[in-house]
Amino acid sequence: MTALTEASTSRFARIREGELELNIHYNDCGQGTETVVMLHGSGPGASGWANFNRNIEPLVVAGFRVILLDCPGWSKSDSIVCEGSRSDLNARVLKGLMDPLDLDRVHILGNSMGGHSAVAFALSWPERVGRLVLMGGGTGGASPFVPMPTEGIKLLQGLYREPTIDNLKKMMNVFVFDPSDLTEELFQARLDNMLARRDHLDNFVKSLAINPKQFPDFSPRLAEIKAETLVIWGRNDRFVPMDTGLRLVAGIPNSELHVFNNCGHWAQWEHADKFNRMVLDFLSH
Ligand SMILES: O=C(O)CCC(=O)/C=C/C=C(\O)C(=O)O
Repeated sequence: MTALTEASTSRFARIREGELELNIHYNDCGQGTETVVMLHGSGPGASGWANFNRNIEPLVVAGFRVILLDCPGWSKSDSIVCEGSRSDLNARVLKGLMDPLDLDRVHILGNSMGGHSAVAFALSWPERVGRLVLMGGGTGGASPFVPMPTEGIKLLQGLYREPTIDNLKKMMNVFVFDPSDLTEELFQARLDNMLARRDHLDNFVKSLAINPKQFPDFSPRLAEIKAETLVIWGRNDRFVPMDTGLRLVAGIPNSELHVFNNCGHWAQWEHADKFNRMVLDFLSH
């Protein structure tokens, strides 16, 4: 297999969905009759490649096509002020990408905001979903146990307002259970991503001012989801609390939950090997 790099897999598409028209960046990796779309989280400087670089190759080697969609407002995709549900906006963009790529049905793996967006997609276009993997996300809404906004979300919003290296390090140290694996190279790459698109940072702050609840609570509609769903959470998640995972399995009829101990909001990164094996097993059975 030729090495997968961000540059060699980088693509753009013009998305048209109703009145929505956007230039969207994605990475297209591998070939296969089944496709897994990976949707990243909402932190400043996030992208499909930044969130999932430890998870692409095992799926490609197993014969899946993997598409990393950069949501509007992140990375090389167009910027946007989102006044309504960002989960539904991202879902519409995914639908808008699937049509020109001739993808009838995809599995969706979503991290945090990406999980919220995967659920929004499954509610709007159920016939176009294979299986769902929801990690550290799937629905907004209040936690009965943890004060909200959580510590992590407060740091994330602070970083959007003041994008400094100190604020970035404070946020990233809370992403993971064990920050000793976070390198200066990783901080610098994330800082570069963030500062390359100040329009994204400004638009996120404007969106929050217009609508502080960017991710609606889908709890009352979860029973509509027929797709088989694997929910994965870190017990030590300080961004989206673990009880959200319990709400998801309580609501989605055909679902199961795996909780990693000693794991923060980035299970796909902190426990990459086991995470990859679980996802492959779930998508292949
Ligand atoms: O506010 C929410 O419910 C979602 C928060 C979210 O998406 C945070 C994600 C952070 C990352 O995974 C990232 O930026 O890499």
